[in-house]
Parts: sequence; structure tokens; C-alpha cells
Amino acid sequence: MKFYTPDPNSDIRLMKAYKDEVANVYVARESLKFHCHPVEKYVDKWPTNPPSFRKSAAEYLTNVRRVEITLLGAISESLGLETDYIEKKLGGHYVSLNYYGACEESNLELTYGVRAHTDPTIITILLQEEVPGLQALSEGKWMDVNPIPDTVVVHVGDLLQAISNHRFKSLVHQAMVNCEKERMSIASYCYPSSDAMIGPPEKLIDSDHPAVYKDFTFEEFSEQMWKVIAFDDARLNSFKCSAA
Ligand SMILES: O=C(O)CCC(=O)C(=O)O
Ligand SMILES: [Fe+2]
Repeated sequence: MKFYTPDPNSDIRLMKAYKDEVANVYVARESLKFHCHPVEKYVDKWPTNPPSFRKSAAEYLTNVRRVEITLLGAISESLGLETDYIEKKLGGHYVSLNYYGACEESNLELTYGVRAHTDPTIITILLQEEVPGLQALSEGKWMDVNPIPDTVVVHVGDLLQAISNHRFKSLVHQAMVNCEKERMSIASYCYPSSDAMIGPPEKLIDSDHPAVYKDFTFEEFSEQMWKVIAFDDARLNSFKCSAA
């Protein structure tokens, strides 16, 4: 338990399952979250048990970063922007190793892995092992996103929604638990640097697409996130052009 800390700014943090007394649900996820870019800066803080952990994590996370940059290049181009438009905004990278224990049948109805949310990221790359549990909201209905071997899932996060002036919408998703098998996943959260300007570029604003958001920095967004406890893109509301 040496990684357990209530400090949200810690470079590495173990988070336990908890009961949400207000909603009367149990959130079963246990996760180890840590900063991972650049790897050399943070690797000394990572677990040493099992002994292969640091090497395997460094290799995986370096490759994930490469995939992210390629994807962000393709996303930028699809928006008619320079290939490196989003890459230039990149800053940190945070990872969450998620563990969901199998649930007792009598508790299943009131137990979630993770409740419905969007990610406060540009994109998230999720690797699931073979046990299903991820669901995405599509046209008002929950859809299972079952694992496919050697395949990652890419979530659009709130910040890509803002940068793209709503051409991309952040994905509402949740993780369910089951009574038979524990489940694990690795979520890699891709963040801008604190001074990066988020908000739509001129090219994405016209009379058919008025600017949805003002310019704001990732630092301002992060401050806001601690003030408004929202689980979805309501985190962006105070940056809307129509906001008072
Ligand atoms: O474990 C999953 O399938 C989802 C995890 C997730 O949504 C997250 O870490 O943000
Ligand atoms: Fe998520």
C-alpha cells in the first residue's frame, strides 16, 4: 500500500474502491495511476515488483506515445489542420492501471467498475485484456465494447471536443463488473502542456460552425475541473462562448 496517498498531485497514486454514499453505489475500480512522460523523468517512482514492471511499462508506454502522435496527426489532418497541430500542444501523459475484482452476485446491481464519464483528455488509449466490461453510450443506448485481441480502444476526450469545435464529441463510457472474473485494463491519458491553448482554431470556425468555446489554457481547465465536480463535458461549460 505504499503508493496510497490522498494527494491528487502525487506522481504516483494508488486509488481504492469506494462506496458513493449519495448515489448509493459501490465503485469497484482499484487503480495505480502515474505520470509517464518523459519515461526517464518518472521511471524511478514506479513499482519494482514484479521486477520486470519498469522495463515492460516503459516499453509499452513509449509505444503508446508513438501511436498517440500518429493518431493525433491523422485527426489533425482530418480536420484540415497541419499534421502536427495537436501534437504541438502535447504535454504530459498519465496512465491508469485498472483492476476490477469479480463481484458477489448479491451486490452486482449496485456495483460499477467505473461510472459513466467522459475523459478530461485529448484522447485516451485503452488496452483491455480478454474480460468484457467496457460500455460506450451511442445514440442514448449503452453498447458493449468487447475486447478484440491485440487491439486498443481510442476514446475522444473533452479537450479534443473543444479543439475540434465539436467535430469530435467526447465519448461517454463506463466499465461494468461481473460475478465470474476479475478484469484489468490500462488507460493512457494524453494531456496538453499546461500553457497550451485549447479552443477552436480559426480554420474550424465559420458561419455554419460558430466557435463553441473561447480560448483557454489547459491550466485553466484543470483548475476548473477541481471546482466543478463533473463526470462529463460539463467541465467545459464555463469556457463556452455563450457562458456568462
Ligand atoms: O477499464 C475500462 O474499461 C475503462 C477505464 C476508464 O474509463 C478510464 O480509466 O478512464
Ligand atoms: Fe474513462
